[in-house]
Amino acid sequence: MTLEDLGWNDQFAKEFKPYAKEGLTPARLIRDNKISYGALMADGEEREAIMSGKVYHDAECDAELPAVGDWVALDLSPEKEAVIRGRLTRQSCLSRKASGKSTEEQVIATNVDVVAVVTDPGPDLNLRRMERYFALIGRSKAHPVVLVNKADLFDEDDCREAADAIQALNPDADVHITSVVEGTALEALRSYLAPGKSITLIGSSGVGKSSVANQLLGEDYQWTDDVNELTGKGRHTTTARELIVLDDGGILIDNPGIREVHMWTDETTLRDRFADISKLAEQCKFHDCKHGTDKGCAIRAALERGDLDPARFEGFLKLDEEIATLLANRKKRQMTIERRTKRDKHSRAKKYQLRRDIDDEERYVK
Ligand SMILES: Nc1nc2c(ncn2[C@@H]2O[C@H](COP(=O)(O)OP(=O)(O)OP(=O)(O)O)[C@@H](O)[C@H]2O)c(=O)[nH]1
Ligand SMILES: [Zn+2]
Repeated sequence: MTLEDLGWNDQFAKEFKPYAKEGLTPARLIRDNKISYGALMADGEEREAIMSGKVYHDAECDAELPAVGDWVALDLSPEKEAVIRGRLTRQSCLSRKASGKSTEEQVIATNVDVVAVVTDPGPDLNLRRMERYFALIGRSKAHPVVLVNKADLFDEDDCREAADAIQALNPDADVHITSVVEGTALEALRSYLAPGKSITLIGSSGVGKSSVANQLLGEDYQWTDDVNELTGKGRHTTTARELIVLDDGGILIDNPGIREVHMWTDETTLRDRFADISKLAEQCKFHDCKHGTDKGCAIRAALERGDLDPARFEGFLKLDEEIATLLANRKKRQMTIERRTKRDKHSRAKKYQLRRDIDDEERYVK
């Protein structure tokens, strides 16, 4: 394996020069163990690495901490854990704004070249959600690809129609009609997988992400363990690689954050869907207008003018209910995530304390 197989390029090389002078080694982070990271080097060897106190300190927010996909400068001199002395500028970054009031950015994976959204042309297809995905990918600077999958189960015309509608949302996206069982999904993805190119798959549950990933891996490779809803255990085990270099060239990235993309996308999508009606409601005469028989109702006026589709209005009235259902269904999952975030924060603090102790010791030695 070479650095290029791992995604190294001229830009990284240039930025790395000062680190090389210090005798540091380039490595790519392939897993996040919370206490430490897994770092892969050119020789294919993986080292456990921890952040230096400086890297931790220089990060102004969590998003600036090293993440899976990052290129880092490793100090290999410590016998046990290697030390991350610096992080190279991200050439792309898949991230989300954390839910709730927090506006903090949550990094999902970095230096991803292609994000492939998998959907089916039927029940899963939701153009609003697709817009959200495109927004996320656009922000990341990765190339957007869509697989309209399970084509073997649907009418050819329906597949075409779905693909056209998706394409209309984003002229930059490559939209493919595929089937995992017929091998065309694998074919489509392969066309993006040159050595060093990193790809990740997002989309709803059951659309075929794991199936096509397994075909890429050429075996039933277990990426991440299923999370146990009760204990929250099972993820971030040291065995779970989040970045895998494929035998035929190319890199597949998958981790719990990527797995969760569809969940928060769905909620935002739901709220977004009626943004125009919410705006209209602001023009109602009474702020507590029920949009029924109230005087001066802007929504009813729009309905009467034919500017507003009655079916959409019905949907708007059910929005709160729908969101409540969505949230209820997700509550268990959410609790697991929160628990994990708490645990992560604790680990980070511990990790930092650990580093500071080591740094202090080093200072005394000098
Ligand atoms: N007929 C047909 N079935 C497919 C295709 N792709 C996936 N499936 C089936 O759909 C089901 C779900 O596929 P998965 O690969 O587990 O879906 P996923 O997107 O990974 O789902 P999560 O792991 O829940 O996120 C499996 O039974 C697959 O065999 C396809 O192209 N055609
Ligand atoms: Zn009204």
